[in-house]
Amino acid sequence: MNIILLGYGKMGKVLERVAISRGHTISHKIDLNNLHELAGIDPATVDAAIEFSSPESAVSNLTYCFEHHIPVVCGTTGWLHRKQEMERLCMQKSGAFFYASNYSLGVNIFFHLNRVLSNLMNRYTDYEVSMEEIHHTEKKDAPSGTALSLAKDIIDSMDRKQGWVNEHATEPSLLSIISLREAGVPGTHTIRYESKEDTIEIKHTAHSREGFALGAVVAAEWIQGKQGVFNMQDMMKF
Ligand SMILES: NC(=O)C1=CN([C@@H]2O[C@H](COP(=O)(O)OP(=O)(O)OC[C@H]3O[C@@H](n4cnc5c(N)ncnc54)[C@H](OP(=O)(O)O)[C@@H]3O)[C@@H](O)[C@H]2O)C=CC1
Ligand SMILES: O=C(O)C1=N[C@H](C(=O)O)C[C@H](O)C1
Repeated sequence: MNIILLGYGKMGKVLERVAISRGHTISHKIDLNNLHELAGIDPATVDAAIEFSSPESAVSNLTYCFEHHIPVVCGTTGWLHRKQEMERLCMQKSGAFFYASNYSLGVNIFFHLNRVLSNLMNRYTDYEVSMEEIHHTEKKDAPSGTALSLAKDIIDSMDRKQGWVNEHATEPSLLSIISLREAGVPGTHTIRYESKEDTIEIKHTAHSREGFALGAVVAAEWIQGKQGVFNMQDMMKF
């Protein structure tokens, strides 16, 4: 495949390495300082765009892809209040749009575990549920996109939770999400159920960015020839 990278920061560099190792070519690496190069790209020569940029850039990059009929895999977090708008634009332009808040296989298994556990814990009302996420200090958004996906599944399955706050909750109907920032941490998410008697914890620790990049490149391969809006559950079939 011929791939363009929209965003060439920490993830862009790992994506480049993983894509090349799987036999793909990176024809353009677009960053804030060479955005003007987008205008010179012939869309007919591009099989997919992989978009890992910033919360402020995702919408314009996705719009560019839909307008130019380039299938796009997006991993940028912190812009999801506009996701439905982008899904509508994709459908209107008969495009292909793949989005995941986390592309790693391990986190997607963890998402499944979280759904099973939160469904089970719904009936054990003595347990208080909370979440903690730790990321590197350059991260722009909080809570992480992964934490928001986990929180949605908890809130959907637990009658005693109606929303979340990015601090220690004082209101029992709100889920606490604590965001910590520590140098060099690729991404750690912990969900904790605590009662007076004991604590149950599930935790995912990313050791590097390789897993995120591999999932995104595989998604770009998978989306070829497809039209519509897709996510990891579509690709992984669970
Ligand atoms: N879904 C997933 O699995 C994962 C998602 N992410 C998400 O991906 C995003 C990027 O992460 P990361 O690589 O660590 O961040 P970085 O800040 O290291 O890289 C982002 C890059 O995008 C560039 N950029 C800014 N605006 C534009 C634009 N309009 N077009 C193209 N490029 C632009 C930035 O340039 P400049 O430096 O000049 O501003 C920067 O080089 C974040 O939102 C993060 O949360 C990260 C890991 C996994
Ligand atoms: O910014 C990051 O680095 C990451 N962002 C994603 C998120 O917000 O969940 C995925 C991963 O945790 C790394």
